[in-house]
Amino acid sequence: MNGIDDEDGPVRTMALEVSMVSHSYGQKKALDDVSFSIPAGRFTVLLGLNGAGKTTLFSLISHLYDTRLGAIRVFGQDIRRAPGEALRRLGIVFQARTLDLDLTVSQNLAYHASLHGIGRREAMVRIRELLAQVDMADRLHDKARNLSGGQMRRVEIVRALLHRPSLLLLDEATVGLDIRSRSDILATIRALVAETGLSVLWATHLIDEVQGTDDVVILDKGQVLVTGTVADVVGQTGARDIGGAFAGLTTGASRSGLSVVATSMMEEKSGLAASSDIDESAPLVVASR
Ligand SMILES: Nc1ncnc2c1ncn2[C@@H]1O[C@H](COP(=O)(O)OP(=O)(O)OP(=O)(O)O)[C@@H](O)[C@H]1O
Repeated sequence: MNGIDDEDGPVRTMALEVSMVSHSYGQKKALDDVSFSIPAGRFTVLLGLNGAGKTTLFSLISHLYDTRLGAIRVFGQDIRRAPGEALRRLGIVFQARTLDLDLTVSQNLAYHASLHGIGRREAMVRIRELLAQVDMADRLHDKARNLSGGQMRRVEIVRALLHRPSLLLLDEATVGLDIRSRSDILATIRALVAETGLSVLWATHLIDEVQGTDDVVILDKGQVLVTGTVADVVGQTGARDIGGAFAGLTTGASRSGLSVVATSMMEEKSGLAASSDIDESAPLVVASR
């Protein structure tokens, strides 16, 4: 059963359960006994510095790699035992750009829809509807190569949503985008969570992409250091804010972690940063290793 008992009694549906997962590339251990769950309908940030293991974890969740140690369930469906059922519930936006630049937006999306067995007419209805939601309705017949980086990302998000998944994974979705495009894409995804009940796992190393109402999983060198709401993580670490908590928790905090915070602060100073909007008072439960 894909739920856990809440403090208040009712069972919460789990969108994703990662249980004692490890993964190595030869001798290199990329994930070491990773366990966490994300509740349905929540925006959860997977926060980790470069090399933490975020992409490896996404590759296992999306069944690109086989999970040899541990188990992964998407809405209760084991990715190994029932990959078809699990993958039907899952949409994914990878870090690397994956549109065919020589095809139009419509062709890129229709091709993906057909891979999911969605009929041509139904596919065009969904494509138009989703493109409108991400403010791209007028780019249907444009070649992908003529889009900006942010617009390409929007099309990739539409593509990931075409088969109507319940859980969306995004791996460093704002990398390489300007501040405006970053905050627009974040706002689009947050609106989907609020309006449609979509569950989201958002991987990033950028602390200013975390909001006070989010759940957070901090991954460092292949290990989960802490999970919970922003308030829980801040409270548990005794830090001033989530940036301080992240810097304090991650190895090499005096250099790498603080540089993340410093970058945020610099962007804020120059008036370029997206609002971090941290509300540290939100009451929630924390689970740490
Ligand atoms: N194909 C591979 N072969 C060997 N080692 C790898 C491979 N892919 C990743 N690694 C190593 O596994 C660890 C985790 O990498 P991973 O790409 O999952 O981290 P990440 O958090 O996604 O980092 P980034 O934010 O830089 O993409 C790193 O030490 C990396 O060097």
